Amino acid sequence: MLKILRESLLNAPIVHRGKYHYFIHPISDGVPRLEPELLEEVTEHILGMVSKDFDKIIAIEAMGIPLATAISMKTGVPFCIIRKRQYGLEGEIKLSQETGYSKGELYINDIFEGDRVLIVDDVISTGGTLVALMSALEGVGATVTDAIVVIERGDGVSRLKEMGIDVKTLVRIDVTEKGVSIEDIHE
Ligand SMILES: O=P(O)(O)OC[C@H]1O[C@H](OP(=O)(O)OP(=O)(O)O)[C@H](O)[C@@H]1O
Ligand code: HPA
Repeated sequence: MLKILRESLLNAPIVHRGKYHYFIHPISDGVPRLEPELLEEVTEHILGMVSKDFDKIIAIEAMGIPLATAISMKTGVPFCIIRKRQYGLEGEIKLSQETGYSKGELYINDIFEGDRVLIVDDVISTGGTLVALMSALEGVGATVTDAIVVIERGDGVSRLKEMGIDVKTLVRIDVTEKGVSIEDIHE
């Protein structure tokens, strides 16, 4: 299972973003090209791991979007994108996002009290993005039915666990300047 994901990760090139070893992969970058077979493998696997009682899918710009699109088309549930752009609509919520290599703002629109949301994203690393998003959703009064991320590296998942938040992932990797190694993969 997850054969295409496994092999593509082992072949991922590494570049430096400051001190951060950044792997480049179709799921996390759209580079090299994202083959439909990989997207199908990953999204089918996600649907086997989450409960089905969500009424909105939330994706974080940019690389949560292909995952959310595929899941939306398979389930008939709409998706909302947490954008890096401000719209200024009433009720818009601003989040500060900090990752291992970047800082910026994210904006939530069209999520309300009582919504049951599935969060999907491509990578979790420091967990900074999901910590900020989860606390904003709690403030709104939305229920997160599952938070699922394809690729896990670093200590983000354990950081969220200490806060009482479970994040599911398909694969855990280690990244050095030599490349990616697989520490654990969901079967
Ligand atoms: O766990 P963290 O350290 O917060 O890192 C994870 C975030 O980093 C990436 O986002 P990025 O801003 O690079 O966006 P992209 O999807 O446009 O590549 C990824 O898509 C996550 O949202
Ligand atoms: O190393 C990475 N590669 C791609 N996307 C990412 N998002 C956080 N870390 C990474």
